[in-house]
Amino acid sequence: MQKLELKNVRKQFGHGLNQVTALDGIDFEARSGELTLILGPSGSGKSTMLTILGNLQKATDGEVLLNGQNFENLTQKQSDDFRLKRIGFVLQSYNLVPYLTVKEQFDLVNKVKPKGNLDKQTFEEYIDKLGIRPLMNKYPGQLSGGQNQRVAIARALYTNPDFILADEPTAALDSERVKVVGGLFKDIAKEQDKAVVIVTHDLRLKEDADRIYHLEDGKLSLEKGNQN
Ligand SMILES: Nc1ncnc2c1ncn2[C@@H]1O[C@H](COP(=O)(O)OP(=O)(O)OP(=O)(O)O)[C@@H](O)[C@H]1O
Repeated sequence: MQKLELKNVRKQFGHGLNQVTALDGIDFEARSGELTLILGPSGSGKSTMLTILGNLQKATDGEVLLNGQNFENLTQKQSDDFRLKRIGFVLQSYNLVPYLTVKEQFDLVNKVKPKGNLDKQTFEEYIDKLGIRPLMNKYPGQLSGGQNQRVAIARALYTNPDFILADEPTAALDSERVKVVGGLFKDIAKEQDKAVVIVTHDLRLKEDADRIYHLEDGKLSLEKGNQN
């Protein structure tokens, strides 16, 4: 059982009159085997929460724990390894390398992380589910927003991470694709025992979620499932 926790996490940006409290005392647990949805309006702190959870930025106060171990106690190498090997990020900006084809995006992952990536059969299965096989020789600049989004999802899954953290992964997708992508995330949580956390405005994903939270004004409330 893999667990990523936020304990009483606060995040503030700026100072004085310009100070913004993006997260205001968040308690949260991402657990293997579950798909968790965090819904909230624009500016409610969703991306901030996800990036703190994935160790991309630090909290102002509070603790982030990986299987009970505080991030603060990780060495730089452990911290980098955690991000590379244990986390799959789907970021809003897709973060694909513009001068590499879709196929080369995966080749690059293999260079940076040669071991532990998806086996060929599972990779092929995801490629087909996400409908990106015909795009393999194209560059990100030649793809639509939805196509880039599906490639970014495949790339995040490719490293076979324990935690999949996705920021608005369906924003550019039509309803049919949302069903497929929601179903894929759900299957990955259930069948492969991964912890999937999705922050989104997209209510179409609700049916796939084990737990649903709302984030508003930096505070989290539970709509469905168990807090602990
Ligand atoms: N680097 C930053 N510097 C200053 N303020 C920031 C920074 N990042 C986020 N904020 C502020 O923190 C608050 C929460 O932002 P965040 O991006 O986490 O919200 P969000 O719910 O993800 O919004 P969206 O759905 O529009 O992406 C906002 O008021 C935002 O302006």
